[in-house]
Amino acid sequence: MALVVICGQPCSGKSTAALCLAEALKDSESKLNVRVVNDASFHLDRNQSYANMTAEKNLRGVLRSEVDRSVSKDNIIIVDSLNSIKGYRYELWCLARAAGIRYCVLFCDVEETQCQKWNEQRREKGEAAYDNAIYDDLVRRFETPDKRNRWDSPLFVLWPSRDGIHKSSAAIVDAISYLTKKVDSKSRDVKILQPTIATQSTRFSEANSLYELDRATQEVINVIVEAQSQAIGGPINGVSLGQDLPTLNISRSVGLPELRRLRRTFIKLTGQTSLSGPPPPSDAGSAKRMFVDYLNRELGTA
Ligand SMILES: Nc1ncnc2c1ncn2[C@@H]1O[C@H](COP(=O)(O)OP(=O)(O)OP(=O)(O)O)[C@@H](O)[C@H]1O
Repeated sequence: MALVVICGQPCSGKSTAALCLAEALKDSESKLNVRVVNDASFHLDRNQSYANMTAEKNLRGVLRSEVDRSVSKDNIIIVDSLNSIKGYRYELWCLARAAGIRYCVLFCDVEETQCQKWNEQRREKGEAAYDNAIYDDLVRRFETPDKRNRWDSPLFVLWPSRDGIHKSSAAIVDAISYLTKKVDSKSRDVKILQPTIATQSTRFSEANSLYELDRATQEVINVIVEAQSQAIGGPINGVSLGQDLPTLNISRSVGLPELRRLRRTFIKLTGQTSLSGPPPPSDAGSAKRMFVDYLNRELGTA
């Protein structure tokens, strides 16, 4: 039915918010089946889980697999973890899309100094707190959600230090309204994600590839638009996208709608070929190379 991604700085009230939302959803008239998936579900120690990149990747992998197994049209899964990397939130969004369910992000927006105080208080109470070095590193690497990104939208923002966290907090009320709203063909404000060929493909389940593909192809489109504006409608030849990448050679002026259409087709094709052919591009460089080759074939002079 839905996937809710909680995100925020370390010790910003995420678990409190997740619990509050889960209880409010269970209390709602719809008698919903709600489950919180968090680091504690796997009995993982927070300092060990974020001690180095390998441990952190493992934690994300374990959570992602659990979300993948759990999401369905009948339940609401709340992922309570830092979820601080936008590429990771994109992966979770892809899981929701593959399942054809609703998705939203609940962000605990707390100033770093306050989170630090709460972390200190935890330590003083003898509770498990983040070590200072790990805490600082996590704060530095936090990527604030941006509602303009599909994977950060809709975005509900809580301010735990200013307002506390209650069932009546505006963000909790708005999230519940979004998650429980009955949808019909006229509903425009609630988005049920639709699976695409790419998200159905098993080889594409490594959603990081999709993220790279999405971003890299968009960057290529941006370069073309910029180059075309400088060429004032003329052909663009030999436009470079960076070292070791083929150059763009486009024989005519191409509008944004056509470029978008080609990009969509390319992403679909890459998803389809990945079922039987070579794996999809797993890094930005190879994604760009494949897309430029495709565009030069479709729009070039050759
Ligand atoms: N609004 C608040 N007022 C006072 N203290 C709060 C508030 N929100 C959270 N805290 C305190 O902050 C600490 C962290 O809360 P919580 O476990 O919900 O955060 P978290 O973001 O899930 O932490 P972690 O990053 O470790 O998962 C708790 O000790 C809690 O008492």
